[in-house]
Amino acid sequence: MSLKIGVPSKGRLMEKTFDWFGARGVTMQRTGAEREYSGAVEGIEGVELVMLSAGEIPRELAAGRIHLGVTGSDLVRDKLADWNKQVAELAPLGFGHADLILAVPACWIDVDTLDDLDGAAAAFRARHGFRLRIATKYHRLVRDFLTENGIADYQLVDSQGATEGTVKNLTAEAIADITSTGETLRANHLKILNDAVIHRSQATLFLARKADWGTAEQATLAALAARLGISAPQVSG
Ligand SMILES: Nc1ncnc2c1ncn2[C@@H]1O[C@H](COP(=O)(O)OP(=O)(O)OP(=O)(O)O)[C@@H](O)[C@H]1O
Ligand SMILES: O=P(O)(O)OC[C@H]1O[C@H](OP(=O)(O)OP(=O)(O)O)[C@H](O)[C@@H]1O
Repeated sequence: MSLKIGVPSKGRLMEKTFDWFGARGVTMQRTGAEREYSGAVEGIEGVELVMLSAGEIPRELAAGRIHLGVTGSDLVRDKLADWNKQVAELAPLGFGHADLILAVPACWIDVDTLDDLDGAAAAFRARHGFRLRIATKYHRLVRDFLTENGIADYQLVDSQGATEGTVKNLTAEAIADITSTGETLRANHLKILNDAVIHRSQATLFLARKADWGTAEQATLAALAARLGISAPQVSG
């Protein structure tokens, strides 16, 4: 049996993941035809590469179908209930940085904080007869954050992409999405609330607690962790 490691199958996260491991003597590369999602690992015995969408890696870890996985810390927290019971964070990788934030129209000059949003949400409901809509794909993280901050007068509307456009399109009043340069927010006339950074995300190496950790996989994990210069938690078969 080999230790399966899931990595993003395309884009910046894939390239930077390959670079991160390569710099530590573990060479990852895509194999096969240009569009074929298969890969190989060299430099360490017993490791199998599984190319996956970054968004699917949390679920594959939770199901134990892969032993290790690289994906954004935001995706693990959002997609898995009690994420730290299902996976362990082995190492932040120092790339793929993005902040999950709450933003409102820049023209809402009296709304700069969560407290302001709470007031605006109550006023909005009184005026319109329905709750202020926040568009996001990060349902669990946003709901938990708003609950922790005592904000209840809102509804989440699902947006799987182009979330900043929902305000202009009149399908939401506010948004919760990731930002890195801030350009998409500025271009869509939105501003971040001062105290509403919900999560600072980066690409992270995770371990699946419930994967099949036989003697061989445990030995491979120890060798890999030593090569990567990280400490691995005790796992049991
Ligand atoms: N500027 C950015 N835009 C989008 N994602 C970013 C950005 N910076 C970092 N990330 C991170 O990249 C991850 C998302 O990667 P990606 O878009 O490949 O995921 P995916 O859900 O698998 O995509 P797709 O649905 O297109 O296959 C998240 O963890 C996110 O925080
Ligand atoms: O702060 P910025 O540098 O402008 O980046 C943030 C944008 O990038 C992501 O979108 P992506 O391009 O992945 O498309 P999406 O809308 O389909 O998620 C994210 O959802 C924001 O819209």
